[in-house]
Amino acid sequence: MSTPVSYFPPDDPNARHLEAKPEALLIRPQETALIVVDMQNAYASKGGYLDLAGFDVAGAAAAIEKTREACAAARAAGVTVIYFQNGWDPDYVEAGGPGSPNYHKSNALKTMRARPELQGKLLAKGGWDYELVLELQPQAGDIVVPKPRYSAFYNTNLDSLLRSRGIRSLVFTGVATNVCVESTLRDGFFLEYFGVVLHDACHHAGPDFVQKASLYNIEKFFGWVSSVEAFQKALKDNTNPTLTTKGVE
Ligand SMILES: NC(=O)N/C=C\C(=O)O
Repeated sequence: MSTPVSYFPPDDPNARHLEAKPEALLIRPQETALIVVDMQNAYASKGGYLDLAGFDVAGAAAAIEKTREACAAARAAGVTVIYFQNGWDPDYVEAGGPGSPNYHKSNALKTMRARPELQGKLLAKGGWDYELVLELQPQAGDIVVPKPRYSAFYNTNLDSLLRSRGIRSLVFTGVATNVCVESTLRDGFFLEYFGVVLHDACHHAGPDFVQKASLYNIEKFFGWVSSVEAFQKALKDNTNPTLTTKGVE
């Protein structure tokens, strides 16, 4: 077995061995957050923003189911579950006007400008599009972080929520791999968080190659790529293989 990456002494009995690419890493459940990125009707339901803007959301159903499994494993192991919820006030003040690049690049805002009958419906707080999907409702102890831009580290309290809990490892699921998942994982990297994406619990926005490209970027430059099965196994298996392979009891 190759030596896993670890930011703490690898013989820590609380360490869990998470199989990942390009190498395994050790996580400590109390210092790990499972991040559920923007699992809202906007991104994961037919008739939501991404669908209306012409993106294929068919793969979101599988990501919802896998995320549900990952959440259950996380809660059982004492891993903090954090939901991101993307959007703005119903008047879109938080979205920014023509002076903001977001005004020009957000496909939700562009779709509403092209189809004025949708104005006030997409990603607006209080509306169906903004709501988290029914299958992934936060439970007691979970945290919800509303965010106004792709990266959840901008104009939110995410960093202080994480630092105050001593969280160092961020495990990502959700939509879209190549936009909000990757943006947040990248910013987390710059803030010294260890970012892991569970590839089978994520769905992308755009052609299939963007999922591959995003996972390649993450694996090669910014973090690690793992699966829900590996995450479940890591949390269930409370023997630290670093100890057992060295023969330490
Ligand atoms: N949640 C996301 O990855 N969002 C992607 C696009 C958008 O919000 O316009």
